[in-house]
Amino acid sequence: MEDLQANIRSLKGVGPKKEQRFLKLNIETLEDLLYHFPRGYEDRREIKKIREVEEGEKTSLELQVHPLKTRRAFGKGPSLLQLVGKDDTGSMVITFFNQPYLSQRITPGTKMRIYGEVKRGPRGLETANPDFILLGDKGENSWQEIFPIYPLTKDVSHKELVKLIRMLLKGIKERAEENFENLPNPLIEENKLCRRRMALEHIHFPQKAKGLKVAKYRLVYEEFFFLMITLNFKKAKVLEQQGTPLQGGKEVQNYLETLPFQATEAQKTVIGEILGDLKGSAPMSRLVQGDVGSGKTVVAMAALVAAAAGNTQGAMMAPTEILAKQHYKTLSHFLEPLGISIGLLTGSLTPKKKKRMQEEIRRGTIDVVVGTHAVIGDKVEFRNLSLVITDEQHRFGVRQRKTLSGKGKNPHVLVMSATPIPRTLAYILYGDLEVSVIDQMPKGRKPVKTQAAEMKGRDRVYEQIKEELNKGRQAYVVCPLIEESETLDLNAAMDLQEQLQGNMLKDYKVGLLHGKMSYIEKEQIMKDFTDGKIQVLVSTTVVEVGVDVPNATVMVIENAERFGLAQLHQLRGRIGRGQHQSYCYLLHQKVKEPTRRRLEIMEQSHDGFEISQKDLEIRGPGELFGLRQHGIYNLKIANFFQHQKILQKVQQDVKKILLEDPGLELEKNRKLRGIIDQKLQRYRD
Ligand SMILES: Nc1ncnc2c1ncn2[C@@H]1O[C@H](COP(=O)(O)OP(=O)(O)OP(=O)(O)O)[C@@H](O)[C@H]1O
Repeated sequence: MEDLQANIRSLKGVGPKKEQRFLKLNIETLEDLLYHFPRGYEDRREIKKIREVEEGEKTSLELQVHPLKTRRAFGKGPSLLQLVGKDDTGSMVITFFNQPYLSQRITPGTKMRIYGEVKRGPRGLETANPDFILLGDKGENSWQEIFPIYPLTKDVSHKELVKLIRMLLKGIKERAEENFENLPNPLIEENKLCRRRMALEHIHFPQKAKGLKVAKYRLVYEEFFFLMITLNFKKAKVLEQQGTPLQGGKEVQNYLETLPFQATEAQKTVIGEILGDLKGSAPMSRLVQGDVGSGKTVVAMAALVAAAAGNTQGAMMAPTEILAKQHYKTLSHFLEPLGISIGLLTGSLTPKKKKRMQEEIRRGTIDVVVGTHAVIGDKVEFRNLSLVITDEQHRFGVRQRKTLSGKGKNPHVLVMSATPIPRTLAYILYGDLEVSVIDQMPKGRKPVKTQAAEMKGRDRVYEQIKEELNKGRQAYVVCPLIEESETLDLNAAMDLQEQLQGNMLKDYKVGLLHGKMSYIEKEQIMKDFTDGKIQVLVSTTVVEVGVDVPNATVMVIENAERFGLAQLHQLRGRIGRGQHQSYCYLLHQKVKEPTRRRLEIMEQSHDGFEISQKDLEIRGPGELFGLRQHGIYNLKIANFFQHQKILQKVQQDVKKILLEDPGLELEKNRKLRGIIDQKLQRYRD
């Protein structure tokens, strides 16, 4: 087993240079190479006659070679070997570029099987550089009827990849099957899975469609299995730890009564789930999912109240300073009257203030710290941290989260996510967390009226915005990230602001907010916007416009076609937060399906869960969970959406194993444990 973790340099013919090229395909170890699966297959089984071939078609043909010639085309151009191939229905020209040595092998009278794209040229049908074998030759067996198509880079050729995979598989064939198998035997039998070796052989070099299907099934199962068991094993480990049990039900009840509104049933349920976790001896690991504006902060605050009630400290991390400051304000407003002291710790504090804050955290005079990354800085020591709240939507790395957790004695962890995903999927993707869902909006919210409009209707859109501005409302204009370049991004935003201020919106104050501003500048702009001194805020998405300005009722998203649905929904959530009707305009270039469909979904739906479900159907989870597609989540063959049935079975199987042996300590699970440890180590999760 272990040697599959060896670097691919252990293969004959792979040196440092090749290693670098393979790294670009994320192939580092022998196992990576074996699991570099074809992204599709060409069916080359049917052998056509020349007369049956259609122009532009890729097909297999069996031909006999007639006189040929080698020549150099156009002076120094590539060498050409041209020959005429015939069958009993006609003839065609076959050209090989830059392979003059082939004239030694392909001689008149040779019979060959080719596969290539057939076109019509001046001399009739022709094909260039087809794949071929010589019939009657010893290479005849290497013909692949179902031909794999691999993801490649320009530095790694199909031929090279196939050669290495073949070599590796050959080595494996010589080993005892049980040694190579990585799934527990009972699972293989119960699920009628084929063996790992066979699966890998067939996925790369399928002989028959059926074999391929069986191989795929096994590999999908295997991939899900290791993902699920690793995540669930991690969760089981957490449950073994000793946390800080917190009571606080009474205090939380009291807090809910001080709110100026009635908590929704959904909020109450989730708070109940959290309190249940906090009471336990094991630390909580819970994800709270809620649509934009569903009132997650209210829920987070309840947990903080419980932490303070137990005479311990809580920490809440936000991805940006603006958001940290906003949370700080909200928390101070609601919690200080209850005698809970709140501190703000961000990178932009003066060294003196920072030091003072750190001192207070250390002494424990601060109950709840809100901040950015600064909260996990080396110098921050807590007196007795029992609860950490982070924001999954902005993806603090797992490791950062860990660092913060390391600051207390196994503190409870609450992760807030505003990217709603279907519940079943959330259970899977966050297999290491319990999942709560706030599936109800506070009363009285009016859905944002959303309209997609092509660029040519842009002026009309801005006219409508003026109407709202004239009523005293405010607006956001969002411009998209360009090719992930912050500088270009910034230029586009600046141009847009100038253009709007200079022309269409010249009678209004148009402000600009972008990622390269200093915190002080950003804060000033946000304050001016909140105070109504700025009426229209042009912003890039680099800046998380996570601000609650209920008077802002209009949003224009420029080039909306470049955003994912989940992101559009997030952005739109910035409006519709007050009592007035809000409007969102999605300006876009001319678009085709499926983008058109995506924009339509935004017009029709206001439910984040429904939107993400649709996004999933249209684009697949890869896009939706972009950032989750790394390390252990990087699925190569399994698809959460397509293979839900297999996934459900895997979940059952994993549960059964861990129920019997939560720590995977039994002898029969030893090998499994080894593989999981290896995975956890490799992805440092
Ligand atoms: N039960 C409720 N009834 C009425 N208003 C509520 C309720 N819960 C929260 N709110 C208010 O709704 C607004 C949005 O709440 P909050 O900021 O907690 O939402 P959120 O889920 O964090 O949203 P987002 O992801 O958009 O930031 C706040 O102004 C909050 O005071």
